[in-house]
Amino acid sequence: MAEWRALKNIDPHCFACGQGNSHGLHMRFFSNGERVKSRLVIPDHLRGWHTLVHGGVLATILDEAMSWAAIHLTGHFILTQEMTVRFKKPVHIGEEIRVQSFVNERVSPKKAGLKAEICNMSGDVCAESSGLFALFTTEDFIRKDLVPAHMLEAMNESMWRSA
Ligand SMILES: CCCCC/C=C\C/C=C\C/C=C\C/C=C\CCCC(=O)SCCNC(=O)CCNC(=O)[C@H](O)C(C)(C)COP(=O)(O)OP(=O)(O)OC[C@H]1O[C@@H](n2cnc3c(N)ncnc32)[C@H](O)[C@@H]1OP(=O)(O)O
Repeated sequence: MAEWRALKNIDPHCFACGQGNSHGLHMRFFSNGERVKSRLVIPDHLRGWHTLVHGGVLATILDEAMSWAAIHLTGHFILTQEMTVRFKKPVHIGEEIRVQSFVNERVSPKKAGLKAEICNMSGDVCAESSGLFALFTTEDFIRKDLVPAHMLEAMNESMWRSA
């Protein structure tokens, strides 16, 4: 299996992966060409019940991991179309967790099915997700007018490569 390489990120503002977002999760991603992974500790301000991490935060982490896998492993820009999450075990604030994601199924030229799971340091699966992702060419994504073309071009130059 290929070695894990850090993936480049050109957007400092994203709530999940932006390294400059002071309220965010600061996720960094690595790929071995088949899977994408990250690890993190959830900051204190994102708690739900007492020391429990909020389920919506875990859903964000799973969405982000599937999104990076969809982008990096298919070479397309993406939008999350739908996702389901199963919360299996509690995750606590301050506990290190690991997330991995992969392309489960190429549904059609413009759609892919992704999966992700969050594990605790004992290796227990705490949450898992499946998602359907719309895949866009650069030209089609520019036409959607959601992200400035210069950001997409910068991403095209760096995102598919390692940091
Ligand atoms: C994502 C890249 C961001 C790049 C930013 C740059 C730098 C940042 C750096 C790093 C970032 C790294 C990772 C990004 C991380 C996370 C991303 C988070 C992902 C999200 O959290 S994302 C927010 C939530 N999610 C949405 O906000 C989706 C809203 N929902 C829709 O937008 C639709 O539901 C859709 C498209 C999903 C399914 O749409 P559908 O299949 O039901 O089709 P529908 O009939 O509705 O199509 C309508 C028109 O879109 C055209 N169209 C559809 N699919 C197409 C395709 N694949 N290629 C070309 N054209 C397509 C049709 O042709 C038609 O066009 P027309 O109107 O002209 O006929």
